Amino acid sequence: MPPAAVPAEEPAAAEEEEEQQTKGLPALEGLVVGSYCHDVLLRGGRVVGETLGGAAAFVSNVLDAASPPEASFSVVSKVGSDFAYASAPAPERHPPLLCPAPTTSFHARFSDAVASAHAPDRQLRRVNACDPIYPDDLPDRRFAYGLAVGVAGEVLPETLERMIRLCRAVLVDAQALIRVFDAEGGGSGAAVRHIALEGTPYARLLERVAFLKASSEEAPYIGVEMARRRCCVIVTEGRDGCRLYWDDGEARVAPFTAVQVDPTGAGDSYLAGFAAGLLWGLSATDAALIGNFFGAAAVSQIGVPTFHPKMLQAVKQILEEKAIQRSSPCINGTTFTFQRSDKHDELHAALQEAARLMCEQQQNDTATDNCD
Ligand SMILES: Nc1ncnc2c1ncn2[C@@H]1O[C@H](COP(=O)(O)OP(=O)(O)O)[C@@H](O)[C@H]1O
Ligand SMILES: O=P([O-])([O-])O[C@@H]1[C@@H](O)[C@H](O)[C@@H](O)[C@H](O)[C@@H]1O
Repeated sequence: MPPAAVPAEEPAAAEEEEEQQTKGLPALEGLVVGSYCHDVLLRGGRVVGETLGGAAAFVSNVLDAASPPEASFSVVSKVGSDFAYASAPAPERHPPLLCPAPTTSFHARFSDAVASAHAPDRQLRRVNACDPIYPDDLPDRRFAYGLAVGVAGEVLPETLERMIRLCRAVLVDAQALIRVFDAEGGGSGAAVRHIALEGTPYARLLERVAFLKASSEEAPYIGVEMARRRCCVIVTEGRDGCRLYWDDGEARVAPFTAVQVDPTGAGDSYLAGFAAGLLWGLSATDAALIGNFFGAAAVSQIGVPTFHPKMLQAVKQILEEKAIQRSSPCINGTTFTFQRSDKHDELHAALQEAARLMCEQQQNDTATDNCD
């Protein structure tokens, strides 16, 4: 009598969980959660621009432009019936949910003083706030990665918790977690203020987040030394590039030259470029170069930037050549490679050339416009 079939070794719970999580997982599908908004840019009390805004716009713009061909993503965003940019490329490709409340809107007042960590280059007021994004608003399926990128408090703690359950790796913009809005009289909207992350309901979720990005103005409110023990912390430093902090290491990543005309969306574009770098299989420190590149591109234009096809072609060619492997264990795995690779400097030099192309093209376009 043949020996009774010996049951296969029960995979350990963790391996089973791993197996479950990767079963049928779309190769590189992402989930972007955060709302589009209306931005009004003011300088010296005068309106100098009215544009589409919100991380959903800036993030989609970069992911659509720079992700590997096999990558895709869904956007969960909310607007009101007053939304004025439904036909803009990002909302057209990634339509928002329609709500009874008005579209979130911000007034950004720019100072001419040079920005610094504690004297930011703009003062923000939130004039309207659309509905929050609830856990049930999220698609009921699994994702390789998620970007929690609220700008007006719309990504609730319970929504972030559901993102963590749905996505293998979640990247968070600190502005989604630490902003509070002090409504004041006079109808000029609510001043945007920051509170310490530690005291918020988001703090307990940090150890299940892969990357937390904060600007140098936001960094004092997240407590880098505490946060880096729970996830990799990125601090963006405007024209000085960015720094990464993980449990036992840190790295400074050089910026790209840019002629700043509007800082709006730099952080959003940075985070999307960083995510795209991870999708291409780069280490976190190398992927931060892609973040710096698209952050620089964002400040070079007012509103959501358009990228010259030649520049994008150059960037994708660089990434094809330099990317280590597409099915990177990074974004699909549970561990990340943080250190810079031996190709880091070569990658920066190649991207700097593409950035020069972008600046040149911009100057040509400006000269042409001036001649029209
Ligand atoms: N003037 C600039 N020149 C070059 N790169 C810039 C400039 N401003 C921002 N960046 C890039 O964009 C990233 C995010 O910008 P930052 O201003 O730090 O974020 P936020 O918009 O969240 O305040 C920076 O890390 C940098 O790579
Ligand atoms: O500039 P940045 O920090 O990357 O992100 C910005 C938000 O801080 C701002 O509230 C919003 O109105 C802009 O459209 C943009 O999303």
